[in-house]
Amino acid sequence: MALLDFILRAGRRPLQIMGLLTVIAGLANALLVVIVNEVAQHVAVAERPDLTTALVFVLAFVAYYQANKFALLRANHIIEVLLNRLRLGVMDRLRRAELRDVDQLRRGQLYTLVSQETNYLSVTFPLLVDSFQQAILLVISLAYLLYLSPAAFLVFLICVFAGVIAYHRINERMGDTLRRLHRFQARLLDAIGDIINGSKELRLNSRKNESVFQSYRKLSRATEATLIDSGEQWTAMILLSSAVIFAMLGIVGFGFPHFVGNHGDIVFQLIPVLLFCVAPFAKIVSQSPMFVRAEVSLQGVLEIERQLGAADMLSPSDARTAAAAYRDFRTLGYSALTFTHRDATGAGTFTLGPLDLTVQRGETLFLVGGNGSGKSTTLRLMTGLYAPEAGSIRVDETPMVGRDVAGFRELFAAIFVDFHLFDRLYGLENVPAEQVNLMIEEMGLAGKVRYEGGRFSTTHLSTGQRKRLALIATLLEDRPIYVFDEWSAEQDVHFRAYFYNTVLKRLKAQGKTVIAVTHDERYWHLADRVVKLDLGRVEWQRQGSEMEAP
Ligand SMILES: Nc1ncnc2c1ncn2[C@@H]1O[C@H](COP(=O)(O)OP(=O)(O)OP(=O)(O)O)[C@@H](O)[C@H]1O
Repeated sequence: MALLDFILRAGRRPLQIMGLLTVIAGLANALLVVIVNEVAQHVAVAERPDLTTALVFVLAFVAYYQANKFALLRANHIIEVLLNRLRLGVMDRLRRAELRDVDQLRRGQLYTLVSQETNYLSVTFPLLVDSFQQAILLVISLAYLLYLSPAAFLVFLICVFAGVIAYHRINERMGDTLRRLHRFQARLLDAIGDIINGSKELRLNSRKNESVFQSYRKLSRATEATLIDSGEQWTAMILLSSAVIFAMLGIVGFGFPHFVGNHGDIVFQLIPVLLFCVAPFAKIVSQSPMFVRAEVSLQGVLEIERQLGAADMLSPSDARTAAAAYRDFRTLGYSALTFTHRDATGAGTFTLGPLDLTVQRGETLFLVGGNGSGKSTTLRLMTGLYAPEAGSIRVDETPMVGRDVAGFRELFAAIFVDFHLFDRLYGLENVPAEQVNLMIEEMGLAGKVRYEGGRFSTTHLSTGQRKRLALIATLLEDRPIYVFDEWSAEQDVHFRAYFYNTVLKRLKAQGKTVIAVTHDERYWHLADRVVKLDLGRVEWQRQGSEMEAP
């Protein structure tokens, strides 16, 4: 059971303390029940309860209250620590996992499980502790029942056994319903993302707008229907526990006086004890759907953890240390690299390679080719972001395998086509603001954005301007190799020229290696080498000097 395994992660000692407190609370609770029962019997025959009993009652209550309070507070603490560890663990794996695994994750699913469902687990755990306490009460009440009447005990067991079989069936259906609910909720979040991210397109096209909303409505209805199903299953569980309870009381109350010897006299004693057995039983049953949901949620989060793999990933600090060994590289060798993009069924949709390339330190290499020729995929392979299916990457003579790749990636600073602009210079916190603001000015962004308080005042800029900000962040990274994927595509003539004539030349002068995907033919002569790709293979390679300058 995932929930149990998860809770065991808290470690033996905290769980032992919490378990002990829960047992004390359960015992004190049972004692309270016994005292009340005794007092009721005395009162029934016109005897007044004595002071000692009242004192024991108060002491039992204090013990119950304190133990229960500390057990629940500890439970709360334990679950929050565990959940925080789980959330951090998932995000840690996410940041370290292979890009391909991350690409395959559904965002909606990730958001639902990591934020919504972990909250759910946090609410459920104290209830689990309460149910454990109720189970102790139930065991003690049952022992008392067995002492009073083995026949009534047997009736209880038979009724509960029948109830458990029916409960199990409802429980299985509920598990399926909740798994379905997760899927719908994840798709619903994806659909919300579509409506938010596609707001421009939807406002320009009412037919598309209607159709997207229609599909959202369908999902929302399916979610509603699934929630109703789960509510119905919950109701069935609660009704089932009522049916079991009343069947039991009916048999003991009406049947025993007629058919079971001597029981006529003690039925008045049995009924309250049965009711005491029934109360924790009913509570456990009514809370159990929440445990099913918590179990399903947890299984979902653990599945994401599993999908992200990451068993053999290097920590970022180890990666930085590993990178030091390659910083003085002379050549990067890529030989016979292949990589295949696959669809959801695993069928290959595009194969790149075999790709053979050698890049010299300080070289400026332009990758060119038509749309879909595999330039961006090549960059991801060359930077170690995609693991090649065959072939090898070497830094000088050292092959990059397994954990070496994390260190290898540290050689690169990149701006990909689908780059993300962080509003802070993460990892560059010590760079003086004046230096950043000077670069902002040089990029023609003064008056639009400022770097202050460790962050850019805004990132709501045009795509070209955002790329210029990304360029600042990338240049500040000061890595030996710079990778640009169509950086200049959204720049005007001035910044296009600035990129090729100033930025790339400056990088060259600093001895940096540059690998840039470009469609700007008029600047190809500035490269040391131009590599043309077609259908995932190198079509030709030429010296930049062979290219015609405009
Ligand atoms: N994440 C992905 N999953 C599946 N297929 C992909 C993925 N990324 C790219 N492809 C496919 O791989 C092929 C090469 O894409 P890639 O982006 O490498 O080409 P490109 O030369 O950079 O194209 P462009 O100039 O249009 O950016 C395309 O057919 C594309 O559909």
